Amino acid sequence: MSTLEFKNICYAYEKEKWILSEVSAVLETGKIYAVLGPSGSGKSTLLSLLGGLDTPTKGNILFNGEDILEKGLEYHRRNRVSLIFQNYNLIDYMTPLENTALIAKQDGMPILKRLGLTKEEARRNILKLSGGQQQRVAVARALISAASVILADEPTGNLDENTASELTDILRESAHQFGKCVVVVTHSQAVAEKADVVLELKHKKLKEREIL
Ligand SMILES: Nc1ncnc2c1ncn2[C@@H]1O[C@H](COP(=O)(O)OP(=O)(O)OP(=O)(O)O)[C@@H](O)[C@H]1O
Repeated sequence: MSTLEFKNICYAYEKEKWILSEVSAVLETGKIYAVLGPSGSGKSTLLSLLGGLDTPTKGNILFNGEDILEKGLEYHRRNRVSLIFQNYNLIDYMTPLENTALIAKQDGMPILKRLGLTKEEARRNILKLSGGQQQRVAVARALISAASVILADEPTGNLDENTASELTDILRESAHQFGKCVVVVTHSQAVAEKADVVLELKHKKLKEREIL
């Protein structure tokens, strides 16, 4: 089991204007976490810190007990985390299959198919796919990567209810069957209900919500 831990993180984009204050948690592989909270509460900010896109103003982020700064943020980003962000970070002059091929040698078609793309869509240029289809390619890319942590920012945001529910089931499966640590920032109660742990960001603090 691997862990991604953050300890007493504080973060401000501008001097002394704190977005996060003394935020801590331990995230484990094999589990799916939902991070909820009002708009502007700092959820995406927290995700970018966990993904090594930025460093906390104060506090530490540890992977298996070692500060991620020890091996460096680039190492962290390349080897341990896979990001599904709102702009999808896809290479838009390539096809879905070419995008998954950049991440792993294995054939991307089974996972793209599982996520509802046809063979024809998998061979179409990214820009000729709908927003929801692009989102599913971004998820396929994360699932195919060897990284043990998947960080997803509103992965169901562009999807209808059924597709959103299927995608959440796939993320859950990635945690429970494939041992990933999945962290999903969401406004969706339906996604939160499928998470093992629900964390709520409010007033710069993170609290674990009890699951009934
Ligand atoms: N690059 C930036 N520079 C300055 N302030 C920023 C920057 N990025 C975000 N912020 C501010 O930081 C706060 C937290 O933003 P963040 O995107 O983390 O919130 P969020 O909880 O993910 O919001 P949402 O649910 O609306 O996506 C907001 O007040 C936002 O305006």
